[in-house]
Amino acid sequence: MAAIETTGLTKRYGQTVAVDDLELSIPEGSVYGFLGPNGAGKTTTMRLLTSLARPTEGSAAVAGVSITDRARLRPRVGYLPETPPLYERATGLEQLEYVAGLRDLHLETARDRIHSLLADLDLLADAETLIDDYSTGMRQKVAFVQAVLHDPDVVFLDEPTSGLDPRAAKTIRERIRGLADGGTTVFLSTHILPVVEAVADTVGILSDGRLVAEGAPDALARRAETGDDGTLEDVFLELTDADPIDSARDGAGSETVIETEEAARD
Ligand SMILES: Nc1ncnc2c1ncn2[C@@H]1O[C@H](COP(=O)(O)OP(=O)(O)OP(=O)(O)O)[C@@H](O)[C@H]1O
Repeated sequence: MAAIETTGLTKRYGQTVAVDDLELSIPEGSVYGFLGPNGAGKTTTMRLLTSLARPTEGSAAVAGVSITDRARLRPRVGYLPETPPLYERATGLEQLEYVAGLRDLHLETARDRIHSLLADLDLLADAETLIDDYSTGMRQKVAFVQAVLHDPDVVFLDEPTSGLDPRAAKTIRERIRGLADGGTTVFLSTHILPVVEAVADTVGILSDGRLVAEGAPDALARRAETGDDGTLEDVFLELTDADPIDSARDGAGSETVIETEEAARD
């Protein structure tokens, strides 16, 4: 069973088509890197898949649960939004125990898990410091723990390493890989292409709400017009800046790159 399956998923805001007929099938235990320029529809997609927004058309299931069934979906998914909600006047530990309570987790079990996640992320020594006094990286780490505290089947991460120094970013990258190796499916939206290259099994490129390419990072990079030494950045710029349909036509070659139906049809 796919961890994330969408069929014709579409979200319109007035005249704006934020997500346009999206078809995804993402296997369990994989990391899916979701790339796209500003305004491409990445956040909207994640809000749809976590049932924070309702689709205009189409359907989707996450961990086998329809996104229309919010009560059943909620315990199965975790979401780290780009600006995570944190209480400045709580300590990291208080914040996480509060979230554990909201999720109806058994307190003793939750405490053990919080302890081990904070230790993993090198944050244990600061667990009792006020979030107000945390650096950007420390906040991001607490928010990351918050998103995975209940051991979700699928976790959605929006720019989890933005604003982090290289060491903190590396720690988060390792945790992302660790989650997937433990069977959790990670849906990772970021502008930082090396992060995707390092951790994603599959990359999807979104442009104007449409999935314009999908494949393994190295296969996508090989498809760049620059030839064999192309990078993910080359293909990203081609597909999102230039007409994606022209790029799809010119860039044929890699057997593992699946062009989306629209791109292939045109
Ligand atoms: N609540 C809303 N009301 C109206 N328009 C919206 C709303 N949310 C998103 N949009 C529009 O939908 C489109 C996609 O936005 P979205 O935030 O999903 O893009 P994004 O890829 O996450 O961008 P970024 O990388 O800048 O975060 C944009 O044109 C945006 O203005």
